[in-house]
Amino acid sequence: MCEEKHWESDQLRRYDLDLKQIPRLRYNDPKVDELIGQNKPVVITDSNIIKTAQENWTPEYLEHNLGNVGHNVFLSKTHKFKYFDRTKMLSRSNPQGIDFVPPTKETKLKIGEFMKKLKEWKPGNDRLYLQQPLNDTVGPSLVRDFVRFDWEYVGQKQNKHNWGPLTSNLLLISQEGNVTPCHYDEQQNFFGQVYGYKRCILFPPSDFECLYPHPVHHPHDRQSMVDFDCPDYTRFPKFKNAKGFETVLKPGDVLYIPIYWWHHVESLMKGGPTISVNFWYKGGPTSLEYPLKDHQKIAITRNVEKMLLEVLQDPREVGPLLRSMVMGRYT
Ligand SMILES: CCC[C@@H](CC(=O)O)C(=O)C(=O)O
Ligand SMILES: [Zn+2]
Repeated sequence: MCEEKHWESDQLRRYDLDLKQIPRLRYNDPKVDELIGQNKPVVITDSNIIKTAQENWTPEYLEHNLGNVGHNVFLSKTHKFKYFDRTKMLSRSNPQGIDFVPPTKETKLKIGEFMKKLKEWKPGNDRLYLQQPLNDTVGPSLVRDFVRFDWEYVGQKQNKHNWGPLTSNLLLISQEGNVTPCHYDEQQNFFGQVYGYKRCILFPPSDFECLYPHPVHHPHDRQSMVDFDCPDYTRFPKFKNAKGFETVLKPGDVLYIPIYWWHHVESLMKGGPTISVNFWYKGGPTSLEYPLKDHQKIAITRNVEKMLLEVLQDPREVGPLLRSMVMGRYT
């Protein structure tokens, strides 16, 4: 049956990308396991995974039940919240890290202050994005809702597909229109949409050459260098070959974001605040079976970059050495 739509296409940002749809399957469809087993994305619908959150977690409910402590809030002058690794800013062996200008600031706000700033926001103000691991700082009602997630279902998937342990559940409260730019994580992810609508654009690990990740030692390690709002096709000519998939998540949907898959996530414009909760799992033990999977090759390239930086010390020597190794010999 066709599902009623609660959003319009003018609420999505426009990119120069041709995107296919990520399949949406009911939680008990055997094809869900087929896709997870192939490390492919799938939207799991009509499950109880985050049902208690979907039923209760409105901005007002969170304001009254999130606990009276400061939560991690990112501030940005633009709609983009590009993640950076602080530890890679300081190392002396990383000149790129020293003159790096962080695109966002991090602060602690109580939920009441956060919601007040959201309500009073005007163009020109910093945008806000609350990103807080769910832990004992949250109030008892949230804990009750959390323990009533369908842990049996997610545990069954974790075991069946040999994922590692659950490392964290991140609570995400985003201002409308915010974007988490394209990046990959080294963890399996069940991304639960609790309130409001989020558009997710995903690319397979094999699109590595089209998405130009920053060097591993750069603070923006794992993040794409391409600005989707204004792609530089001179520096990043292969971006036009990226083959992406997209979906707009509605409350209750859970998107499986496979480990090493690129993802760009945006809260719909003019859609009000959005609430999500993710489940990050360590990747499972990787046996090197041939042919190697694409994400295993990415892991290998990361190790090569780390090893070269380790021995060369100066990151400016890594590129020239790799070039001299490859040009005219492997090209
Ligand atoms: C900090 C995590 C942000 C999230 C994307 C989003 O909801 O904006 C994501 O990238 C992930 O769950 O992996
Ligand atoms: Zn991510």
